[in-house]
Amino acid sequence: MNKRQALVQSLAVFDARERLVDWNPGFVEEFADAASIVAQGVSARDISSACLLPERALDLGWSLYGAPPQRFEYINNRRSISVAQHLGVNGHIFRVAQSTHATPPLHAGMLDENAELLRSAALQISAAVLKRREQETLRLHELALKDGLTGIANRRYFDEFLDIEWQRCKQSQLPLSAIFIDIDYFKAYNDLYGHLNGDVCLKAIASTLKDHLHRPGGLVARYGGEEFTCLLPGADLGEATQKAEELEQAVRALAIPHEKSGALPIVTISLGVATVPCITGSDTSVLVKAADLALYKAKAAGRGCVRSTLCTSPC
Ligand SMILES: Nc1nc2c(ncn2[C@@H]2O[C@H](COP(=O)(O)OP(=O)(O)OP(=O)(O)O)[C@@H](O)[C@H]2O)c(=O)[nH]1
Repeated sequence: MNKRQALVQSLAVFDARERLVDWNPGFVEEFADAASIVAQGVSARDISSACLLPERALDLGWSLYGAPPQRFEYINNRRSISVAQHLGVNGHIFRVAQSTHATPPLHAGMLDENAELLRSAALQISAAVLKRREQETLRLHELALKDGLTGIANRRYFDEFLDIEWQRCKQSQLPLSAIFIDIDYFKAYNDLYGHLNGDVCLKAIASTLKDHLHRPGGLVARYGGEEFTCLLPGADLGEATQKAEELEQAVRALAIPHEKSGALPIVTISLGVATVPCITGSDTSVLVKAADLALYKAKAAGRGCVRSTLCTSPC
């Protein structure tokens, strides 16, 4: 144990609303009377009320009396404890308690040195706590936006992305294009080769689409089932149609056998492209509906092909 760890005997972090965010075993030990309620989100006031000893209630007194007090000392269980509280980023309050009895300062200079060490340890720990929580939030957010099977973005991500890009293209007066993609005769594929092979096929197509999108700011997502979608901010109808044709060829080049396909003896995709050349309104579903209709036309035209449409009415 290094000097800093030894100094910090009890550490707790409260958020700006004085709710417990993180704590160490020393904190649970120190507030043993309230140990059963120590949990994330519990207020300092509740912990304070659960304490039998008045000094402890005083210790968490900022929840009752406003701003955190300056460094102070109290005798608790015949131990002398020095408590320091610091305000950190986002209004977080770091409460650090140190037993002064166990390590009595030899002279005033040493007390100052300890105080500084204590403070920097608290800030370091609090920064680590915050970073860990931010990373966890980010990880959960990513998980919620990723398709579990293929690892590409899911429909929720696509919807969020569409909202953002719609606004961005509207402001910069850029066109916005979408490509809707559907695997042909995929039910027959599953029936013939089995659902697990169907999953392998979906993954192969997802990664091919992703690898071939090659467009800064573009997105490929799994829209649901055997449907995928691409969003191409800034692409006009010609560029988006060309990209759709490239994607169609790339999937064809995989040459995944499909003996029951009504198009070719390999897996093919149908693609519908739609472009809003100049966004004026706020209804993003216009683009989705138009791309879906173009996809329907590609299916009707025999599958394994691209159909495109320009959204001309104001949207
Ligand atoms: N293996 C597998 N199959 C899926 C998954 N999600 C959807 N499917 C299958 O995709 C098939 C889609 O079938 P349909 O909507 O009838 O379309 P299709 O057979 O591709 O026919 P067309 O689109 O008209 O060419 C269904 O059999 C679904 O079970 C999945 O995650 N894994």
